[in-house]
Amino acid sequence: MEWTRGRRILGRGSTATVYAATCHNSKETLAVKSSELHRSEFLQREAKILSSLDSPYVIGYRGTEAKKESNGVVTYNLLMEYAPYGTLTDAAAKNGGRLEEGMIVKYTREILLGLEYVHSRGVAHCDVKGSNVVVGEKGEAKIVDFGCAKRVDPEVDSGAVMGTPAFMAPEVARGEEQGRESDIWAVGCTVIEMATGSPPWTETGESPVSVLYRVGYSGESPELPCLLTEEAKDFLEKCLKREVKERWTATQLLNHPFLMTKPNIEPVSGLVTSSPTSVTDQTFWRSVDEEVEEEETEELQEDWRNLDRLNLLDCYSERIGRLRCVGGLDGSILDMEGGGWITVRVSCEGTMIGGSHEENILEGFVN
Ligand SMILES: Nc1ncnc2c1ncn2[C@@H]1O[C@H](COP(=O)(O)OP(=O)(O)OP(=O)(O)O)[C@@H](O)[C@H]1O
Repeated sequence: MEWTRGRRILGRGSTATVYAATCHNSKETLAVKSSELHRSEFLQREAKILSSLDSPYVIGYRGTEAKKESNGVVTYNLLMEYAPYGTLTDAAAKNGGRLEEGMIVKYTREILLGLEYVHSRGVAHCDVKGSNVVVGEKGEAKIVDFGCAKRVDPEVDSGAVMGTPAFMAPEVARGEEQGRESDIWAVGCTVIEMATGSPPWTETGESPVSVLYRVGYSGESPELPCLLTEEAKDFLEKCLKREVKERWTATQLLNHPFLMTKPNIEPVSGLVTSSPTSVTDQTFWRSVDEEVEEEETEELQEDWRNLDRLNLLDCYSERIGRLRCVGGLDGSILDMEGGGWITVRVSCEGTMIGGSHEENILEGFVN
């Protein structure tokens, strides 16, 4: 497929940057997640899993391509359906920090429909959270970022655990196991994020390591938002069972009264967005052009500089590796978020392969 990467950056993660792009033939707006080829291990894994999935509640796969950029760098690119309305984290922020319960019901139902499908295909997502759920053209929630996803097969399971501490289930925080049930715990945490604007455990400003310890060993479950109805709280209790076997499945939760009784709100017209709905939305693109023209070169250069700087971070891997012992997470990939903590990923060999906000990493991890 012939395509051109646009100027607009839709999001940046620890190992890749997501841009808007245009397909030459169809003129469809796409999202392209790009990373340097030699750092694209996670992106290639993500592409493989995403290419095997097909659901209205999972972002659509459009192909992959290695490309030599004008600066000579070879990138690996995952092309996806473009979701124009941002993430659920953005939606809560735009709505004054929290979503109304009707919207929470709608998005939660769609996330669970996506997960029910993903789980039925033998895959666990392993990093469900508001910033990994985008809002599609019709206002529907779509799960993105399968960079931590894995096939749920005890025979080949490496035992490595991945994800974002504030959304991790107790068994994940203890480094014991990670599967479909751990995604359900993360759905509960995502509901709390939609209802309060913050993930659970983060209100006290604890460090990710102490959050991991608390989740794994304290016996506590996250505090339930007091503004939610009793039905919503009951639903959350079913997601946030500390015992893996007691946690409800996606299919069971889809039949919970919390998701059964509320009207099916169609939010598209109510959504505030600055994103284009198609490449023909010239007004949007003109305004973006004006904004980004000066920023573009600087931004792209900074992108590559960031990638280069990641090399410097290798020297901290040993110290970060020690954290894995503290959290009881041998061979883990940690994606730290909340309270100024940004993403860190450590390969199974203990080599740090990515981090999006180096200062925070150094500040937070290195004493
Ligand atoms: N298909 C898409 N359409 C629109 N925006 C997208 C799409 N995919 C991703 N994004 C945006 O880009 C951001 C980063 O994407 P993604 O989470 O896949 O990257 P990542 O490198 O894996 O991030 P992280 O390191 O946080 O896991 C998302 O939070 C979202 O804002």
